[in-house]
Amino acid sequence: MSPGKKIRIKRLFKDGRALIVALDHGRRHGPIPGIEDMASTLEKVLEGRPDAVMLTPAMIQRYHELLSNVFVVARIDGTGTTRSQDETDDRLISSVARAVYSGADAVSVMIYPGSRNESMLWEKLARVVEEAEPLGIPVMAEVVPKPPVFTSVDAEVVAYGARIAAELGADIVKTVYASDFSIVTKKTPVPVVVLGASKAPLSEVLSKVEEAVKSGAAGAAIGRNIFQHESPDRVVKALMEIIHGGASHLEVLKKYSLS
Ligand SMILES: O=C(CO)COP(=O)(O)O
Repeated sequence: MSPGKKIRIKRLFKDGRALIVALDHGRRHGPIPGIEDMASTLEKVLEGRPDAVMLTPAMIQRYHELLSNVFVVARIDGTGTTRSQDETDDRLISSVARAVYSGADAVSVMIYPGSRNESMLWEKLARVVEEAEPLGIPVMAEVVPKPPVFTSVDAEVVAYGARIAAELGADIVKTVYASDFSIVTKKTPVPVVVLGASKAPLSEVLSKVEEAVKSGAAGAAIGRNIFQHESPDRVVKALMEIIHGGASHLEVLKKYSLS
């Protein structure tokens, strides 16, 4: 691995773990609640001092003045939207070089194993890995198994996709949580972070992250359950204590008066 990648991965996973706040939803969902005004959302999220945020390159450029003290992941695909005919047809919206020009410290692309577009998506990952290598930029693969092949998801299915992503050169895998998650972390030779989901009771989200970390996950990438909460900064602080301090979800719910 290049020194650049090594340095950047260590900056993200300082103690081996990280919380990435995902704020890239606009490119797929449009202006959903919580991200209508990105500057104020970013300010609230950053008050909690997360390890990283994730945005599209164009949004990094627009809001760069707020981003000098946080690791920035660029989401560099996004042609598959929630209203497009096939959201798994998710192609690049930026080169790695343009993401770096914008201020990115790492890049991320989506993979939907089992979908009709699977081959195109794996090729996208391989090409991004190739472009990122000489720039020393880590690549995160977001692996979300989908029909028609995967109509349900368990740890073996998640491990299948996560392992292929690592074999193709992903430096970090972001994927869905499944029970027995240690099956995924043991079979994937790179850090694995769990992704969030649509808004759910906070105790469920925090307990999922607690379980994932206990099963060897290197942290989490959470969006809506942070920025759609009335106090994003307190949710970030609670997640940081679970991820870095080994706190339980019950402890942090009480400590930060969260519900
Ligand atoms: O990483 C994510 C989107 O890029 C996760 O976001 P959610 O937590 O809102 O599902």
